[in-house]
Amino acid sequence: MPKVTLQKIEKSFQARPLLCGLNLETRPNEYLVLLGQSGSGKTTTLRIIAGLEKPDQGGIYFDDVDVKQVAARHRDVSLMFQHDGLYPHLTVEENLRFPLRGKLNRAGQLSRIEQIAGVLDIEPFLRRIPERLSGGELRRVSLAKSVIRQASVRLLDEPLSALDASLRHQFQHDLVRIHRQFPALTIHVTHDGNEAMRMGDRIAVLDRGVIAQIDTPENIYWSPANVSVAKAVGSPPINLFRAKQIGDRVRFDLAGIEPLHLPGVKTENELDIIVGIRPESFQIDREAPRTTARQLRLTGECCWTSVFQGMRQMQLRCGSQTVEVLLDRSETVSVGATMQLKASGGNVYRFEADGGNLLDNPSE
Ligand SMILES: Nc1ncnc2c1ncn2[C@@H]1O[C@H](COP(=O)(O)OP(=O)(O)OP(=O)(O)O)[C@@H](O)[C@H]1O
Repeated sequence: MPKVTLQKIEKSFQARPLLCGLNLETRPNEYLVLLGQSGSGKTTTLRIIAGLEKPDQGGIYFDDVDVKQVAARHRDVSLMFQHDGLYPHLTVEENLRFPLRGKLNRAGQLSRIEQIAGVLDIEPFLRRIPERLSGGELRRVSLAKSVIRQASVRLLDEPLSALDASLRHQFQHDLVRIHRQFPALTIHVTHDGNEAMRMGDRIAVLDRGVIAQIDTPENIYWSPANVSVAKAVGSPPINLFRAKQIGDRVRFDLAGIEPLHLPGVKTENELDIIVGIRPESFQIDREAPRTTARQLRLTGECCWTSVFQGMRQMQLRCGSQTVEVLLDRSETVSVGATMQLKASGGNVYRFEADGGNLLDNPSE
């Protein structure tokens, strides 16, 4: 199974740069999620890999073979589109036979359809036309169609979008099952950070025309390379505060957060920084006033609370900013109460205010 390498890809539409020297190197057979905001160029990147779009500059390699001049139909790539991509006048079975024409004889085609239909549970509607299928059934058929040719590179464009929660959950399992039973390099495009965290062996975050970071979900979450990556995953999102680093002291622009000592970043002059704290890194601070300033301490008013995935979720009004907090479910909090929270200095990220790159990695 090939790995795909994109080298310094440039692509503009109507003189507006979209991909700006994008580099990407996959691993063979991995399930890679390409994560980026709407309009960041995810579909364009898939289309460039598939051969449906030409880059203005840059190289495309399958293993070490330059495929830039290879036509889409010769690239051994399948693409599952955002829309279902099925022919409306053909039955499901006829739709599934379509990609196999000229590749397998009739008996081979039927046996392959039977195999995939079994895995994806679509045998009951092989004789129906797409119009007679529900949204979830259509999605499974569409996945079957993209898998049936058993291409070595499988591209999935927002495969879980527009499905309700339970269907999405079910279809997620279908995608994982298909990946295990019919291994191929899979590139799954989404703008949803949670989906990326659940699905990917690795996640590549596309931001401002380049891959800002490619790594395991865990490293993307806990060791983000910059502010954009930190914001791309996590629900509720990471909290970001403007601050200044002077020596090893951090002073916040927000009145509700006390200054703290954070060594590790050397500055002679005052440095504008952005401090990031994940919502789950906070705890309620019930201790007596501290003697050391190595913990971040924040005071605010609880303005909203609910239960989120079994945890106590809360929003704290802190000066002009709303702080997202996830606490243990045993914590009781009431709206309107003034609360003091703490977070270990080891869970505090510091990013450059200018450019957003990570300045140091928290140690805990
Ligand atoms: N053929 C084209 N001609 C002109 N502009 C295009 C073309 N294809 C894409 N674009 C523009 O490029 C930008 C990125 O599009 P693309 O579909 O690659 O983004 P995306 O990250 O997949 O977005 P979404 O998540 O909304 O699908 C958009 O502004 C889109 O309008």
